[in-house]
Amino acid sequence: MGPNNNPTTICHVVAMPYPGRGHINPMMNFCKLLSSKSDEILITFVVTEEWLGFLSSEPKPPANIRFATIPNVIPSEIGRAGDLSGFFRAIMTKMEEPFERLLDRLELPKPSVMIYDTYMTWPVGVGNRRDIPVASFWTQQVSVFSVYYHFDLLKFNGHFPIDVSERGNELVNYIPGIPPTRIADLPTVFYGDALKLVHIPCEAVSRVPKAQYLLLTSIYELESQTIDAIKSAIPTPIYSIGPSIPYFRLGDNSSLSTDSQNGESSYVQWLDSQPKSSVLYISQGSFLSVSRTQMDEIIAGVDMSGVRFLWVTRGDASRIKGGCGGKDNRKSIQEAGKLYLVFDLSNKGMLVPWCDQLKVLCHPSVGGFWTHCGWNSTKEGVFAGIPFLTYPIFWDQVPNSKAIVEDWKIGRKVRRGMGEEEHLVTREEIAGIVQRFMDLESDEGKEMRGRAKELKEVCRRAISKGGSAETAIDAFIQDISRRRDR
Ligand SMILES: O=c1ccn([C@@H]2O[C@H](COP(=O)(O)OP(=O)(O)O[C@H]3O[C@H](CO)[C@@H](O)[C@H](O)[C@H]3O)[C@@H](O)[C@H]2O)c(=O)[nH]1
Repeated sequence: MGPNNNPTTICHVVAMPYPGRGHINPMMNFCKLLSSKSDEILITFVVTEEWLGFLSSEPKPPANIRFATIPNVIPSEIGRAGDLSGFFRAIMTKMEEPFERLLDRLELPKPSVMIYDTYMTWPVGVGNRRDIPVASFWTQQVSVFSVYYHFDLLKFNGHFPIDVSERGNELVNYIPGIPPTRIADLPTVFYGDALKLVHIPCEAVSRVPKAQYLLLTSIYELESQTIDAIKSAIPTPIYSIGPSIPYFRLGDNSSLSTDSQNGESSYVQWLDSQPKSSVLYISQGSFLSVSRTQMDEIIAGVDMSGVRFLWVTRGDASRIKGGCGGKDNRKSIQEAGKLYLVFDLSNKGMLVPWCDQLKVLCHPSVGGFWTHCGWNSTKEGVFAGIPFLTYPIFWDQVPNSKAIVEDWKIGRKVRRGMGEEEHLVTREEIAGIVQRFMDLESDEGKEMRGRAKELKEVCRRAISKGGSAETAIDAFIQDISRRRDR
């Protein structure tokens, strides 16, 4: 199925993601779903030159998705966590102009719609000036959107600004569609160190009514009350497009590459040799880190627990290897054009710099997911039907952890939360939590695993033919095509 180059029939979608892994991935997944629906859809996916380099090691998208780049006008992805405020400022002030020049250069047909990440806001103005409809693409939990959208209610009820260490347990019970929530379980921008960033999400969602469409990367059945409340509050057409994770390529081995000798799938081979549901998969996300002292406790605690693990280390491989002892059976592998090391620690654990996360989570040997609770990781774990150990670091990860543990009851917290409960989690505590969590025989564990399987089914139904996500995606395509034909 190739792109149809007849300008009169093509629906040309321009996608402008926020330049971060947790944002680019869901937008690309959505574009792949769109492109699979019709060869009349042509997608131009815009990234910085740096991001084009990162994406070049991934499986090539289908022919009707093409990349276009703007220069590296923002700080590098490497080290961006060091100055999030500066990074965001650059996105808001430096990207619009090269994006417009890119639009001027694009060959016909004129875009039928621009899909932009809600956090960026300026594409709304670009679309309005050029008479191109825009679709705002929200990459986080819808409840989180709703809290930002109703920021004024927090102020009105005396819950902003607030000292979370004193009043973190007070309940917010007035946000439409959201169950009563402790202040300390709100996104971290409402208190503490991240307070200076609160204007970013609140301004971003306040602009959404100016867009022609709102796309929610959530499963309707998981957040139905909140989604219905948002639909009542905002007149813009809203589509719950499902998890936007790469479920459509499971079973396709291309993503793991074929070169197992060079190690790209050596972690899958290692998983193949482990007992069913015995491995804890540990990943703290794509760019944030925990403190050094806490990391040392986590490493020692996981080691003391005796539980098998597959650990995405990013930069921490040598420290984790030192902390986890074990015979170092080291293999060098080639990944993304760089040389990495994979450590197989006496068959008890494996450290990898990066992996195909969804494939790992769905592997039968994996029995639990230690996560920082990024929204994509959360949805991938739900899709895989496994329980979570939550270790949120900041922003929406805290309410995601709350949803996992309290609302869906498919996980346990390692890190209790913000405010007065914040403390170093010791190695002994971690060892105990990990052992209990991975005990397949406990009644508590069985209940949690049973519920995780139920949610997996909810998720699978939503993305199957006639399910809520599939129906919403079809409706979006129809709506953008109708508008184009007018
Ligand atoms: O070894 C790995 C580790 C991660 N991933 C992928 O990387 C993405 C990570 O996304 P996410 O879990 O959302 O984490 P972050 O990259 O930290 O996401 C940022 O963006 C998210 C969406 O806005 C927010 O929910 C998070 O708080 C924010 O940190 C997911 O698709 C993972 O499958 C891999 O493929 N391999």
